[in-house]
Amino acid sequence: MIEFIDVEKKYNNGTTALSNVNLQIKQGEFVAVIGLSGAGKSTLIRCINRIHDITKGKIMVDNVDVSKLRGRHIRKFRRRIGMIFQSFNLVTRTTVINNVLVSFVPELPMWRKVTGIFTKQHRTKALEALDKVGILDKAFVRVDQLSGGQQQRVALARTLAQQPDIILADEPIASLDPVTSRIVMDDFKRINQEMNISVIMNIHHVEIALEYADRVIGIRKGEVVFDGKASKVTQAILQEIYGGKWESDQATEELTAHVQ
Ligand SMILES: Nc1ncnc2c1ncn2[C@@H]1O[C@H](COP(=O)(O)OP(=O)(O)OP(=O)(O)O)[C@@H](O)[C@H]1O
Repeated sequence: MIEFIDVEKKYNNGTTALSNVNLQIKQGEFVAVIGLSGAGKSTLIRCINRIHDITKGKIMVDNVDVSKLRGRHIRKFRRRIGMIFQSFNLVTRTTVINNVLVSFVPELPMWRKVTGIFTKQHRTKALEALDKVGILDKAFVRVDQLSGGQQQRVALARTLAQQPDIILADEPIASLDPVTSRIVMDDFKRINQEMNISVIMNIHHVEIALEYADRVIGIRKGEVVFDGKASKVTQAILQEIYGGKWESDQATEELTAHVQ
């Protein structure tokens, strides 16, 4: 369970990115975080694994106060939380399997990770993770020979190999075409359902968020303005989350088919 209790995040330059955030996310939920650019979505998910420190309130993960973790306890805590980025964050000049194997040695510098010596057990686990996202056949291909969608699936496999309880995904499909986006979202959904891993995802594609997530959190100017089932999101709610910009959004027509 992830809990936000009266959370505020103010950056050093004075920007308040989050205020009065109160949330409870149970193990195994698939949550989409939506809102305008600059609303605070990335900040929200990055506070969970302490990429950013909050300035007021508390974030608890399974009853552990995240702000109080120090040194090796933070590193151990982060092992339980996978992170997926828009830009995949892979070492492209080496093979897919090497990129997955790095998850077993989080404490080593990157150059040691990609040239590292791994046990047979590590290799088996890495191959299993690749199998889970349907790209086992690419294990020995160099990453720079893969499409964007395949690269994102490698990133997902690397995260899975780390056996996380939670996956934080920051715009994971932002640079993918619509067809590939759905393939990657299917992977997230399957992993969420079959492995009971919580998925908290920032996403700009509202129609995909509504289709895949069980729960939607709408953020506006750092505050949660909607928190409920994806099936309960209406045009009026989207208007509240996105404000006047929503009506002018070109996606509106496409969305009408998906929301009540
Ligand atoms: N490191 C930082 N230092 C100062 N201000 C920041 C920092 N990171 C983000 N902000 C500010 O905090 C606010 C929230 O930013 P955040 O990146 O969380 O929004 P977002 O909803 O994820 O936006 P996007 O969809 O464009 O990624 C914005 O006003 C942003 O300019």
